[in-house]
Amino acid sequence: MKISIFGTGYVGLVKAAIFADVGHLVVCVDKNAGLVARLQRADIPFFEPGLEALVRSGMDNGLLSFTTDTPRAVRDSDFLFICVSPPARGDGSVDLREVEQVALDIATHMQERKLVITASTVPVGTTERLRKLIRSELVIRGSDLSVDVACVPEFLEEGSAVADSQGPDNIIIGADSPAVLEELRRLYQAFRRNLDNIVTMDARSAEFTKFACSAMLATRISLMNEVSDIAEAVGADIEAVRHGVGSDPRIGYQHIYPSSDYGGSRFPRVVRALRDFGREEGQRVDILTAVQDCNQRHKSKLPERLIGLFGFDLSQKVIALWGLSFTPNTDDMRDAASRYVMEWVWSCNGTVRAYDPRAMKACRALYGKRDDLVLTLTKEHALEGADALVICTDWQAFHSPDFELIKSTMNTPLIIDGSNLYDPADMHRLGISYYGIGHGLSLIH
Ligand SMILES: NC(=O)c1ccc[n+]([C@@H]2O[C@H](COP(=O)([O-])OP(=O)(O)OC[C@H]3O[C@@H](n4cnc5c(N)ncnc54)[C@H](O)[C@@H]3O)[C@@H](O)[C@H]2O)c1
Ligand SMILES: O=c1ccn([C@@H]2O[C@H](COP(=O)(O)OP(=O)(O)O[C@H]3O[C@H](CO)[C@@H](O)[C@H](O)[C@H]3O)[C@@H](O)[C@H]2O)c(=O)[nH]1
Repeated sequence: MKISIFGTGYVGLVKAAIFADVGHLVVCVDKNAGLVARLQRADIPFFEPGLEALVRSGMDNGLLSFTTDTPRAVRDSDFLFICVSPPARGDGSVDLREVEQVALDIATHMQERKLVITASTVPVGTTERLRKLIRSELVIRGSDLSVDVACVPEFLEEGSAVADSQGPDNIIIGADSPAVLEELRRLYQAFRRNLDNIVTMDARSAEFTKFACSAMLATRISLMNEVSDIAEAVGADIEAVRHGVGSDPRIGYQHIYPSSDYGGSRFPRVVRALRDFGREEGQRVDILTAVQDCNQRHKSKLPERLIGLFGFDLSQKVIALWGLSFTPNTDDMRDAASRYVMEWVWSCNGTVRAYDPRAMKACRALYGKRDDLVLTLTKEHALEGADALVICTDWQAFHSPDFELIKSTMNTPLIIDGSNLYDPADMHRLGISYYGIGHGLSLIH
């Protein structure tokens, strides 16, 4: 089938690559000409496991191409996915202008019936609004072409986006006609591991499901983070508690890992947006408000531990930091815990020595060259002369370090672990002062 994808960010590029991989003919359009030029050379602008190989093979097979030529992309496709990222306005509300611009571009250039699909996370009613927008533009053109607009919200996680998209647990399809639902079922045929993984509903409900799902996951994390504080105070071990809680099949293990806070570009925005939609409709949003406040409060959790140990003057201190990305297996640093830690250390005149398996370039692009930031080639180099090691991301590479080397390389063997990678009892035995999240009695001086 012939597909065009508008917006070649995390969602658009992954979608394009996996559709091309199963044999569909895919053309990607982005308004960023520099980005398109890079993609035409198979130069992928961000790290996502498995993506580069898939993009290269799609291009080699002649099934995947990149262009800024919108008329051609509209003409050459039957299924048109909108994957642009609507920016947030200053007040946090969603700015739909880019999404609407794509819809207008489609209306301007279409010469036959099209099926437009919104994969961007958009407020309830957007699919309907886009349908009206395209129809009115067609009327202005004096055209009686028909168009359908459906919503297939995206549920991938950065770091496992390719695998998530190739074998999705579910595919939510929101469309207001049985014929369109059937077309989309056929399009997704290759990804239906069993007949039950497609969930169909009307477009408004599909749009809303995306917000409800993300809010639910964010709430689980926040609840776990608050429970961790209590565990710490009463002397319980949150890791044992997590295993116990997760073993209840009604709860399960997903998204109950305690952390300093949830970050990334999505959960914080989605929780806030859903709260605002509720407020606008005159509904009470007590839980969403609490989740947002709780997450904001927890951002200072790792810096507070440093304050507790060193006070506010870090001018003679070096803080080693492992993990810059907001989650493992990505180089995305949007709203990452590491940023709060680094910016706090700098505000107290301290120096950061940081290492991340993938996000070093992203970090340099964000903060530039500065004397109080040393990006090291290995995680071991980051430890040199350090007074504390702060772990911000749960990368596999940090799970089994050489603890003797940690002890001999650091000024003082002290670990503040925002990902709960190690056992406090082991650390005690090794003579390393250790603070994890929600480990009662785990900070041993
Ligand atoms: N990243 C995720 O993990 C994730 C997961 C699920 C859903 N989503 C949602 O998917 C959407 C896209 O997210 P993303 O992370 O891929 O965004 P992104 O910022 O990585 O990429 C968006 C791309 O769209 C392009 N673009 C903007 N306006 C355009 C236009 N008018 N025409 C053509 N291209 C245009 C931009 O240049 C950019 O390359 C968002 O609504 C997001 O909320 C993202
Ligand atoms: O048990 C957990 C799981 C995650 N996190 C944190 O939560 C944030 C988000 O992590 P994750 O869910 O892994 O990444 P995202 O790429 O933001 O994906 C989320 O947001 C996407 C966009 O809404 C959805 O598509 C995904 O289903 C949803 O998991 C990160 O800071 C994680 O460290 C925790 O603290 N504890």
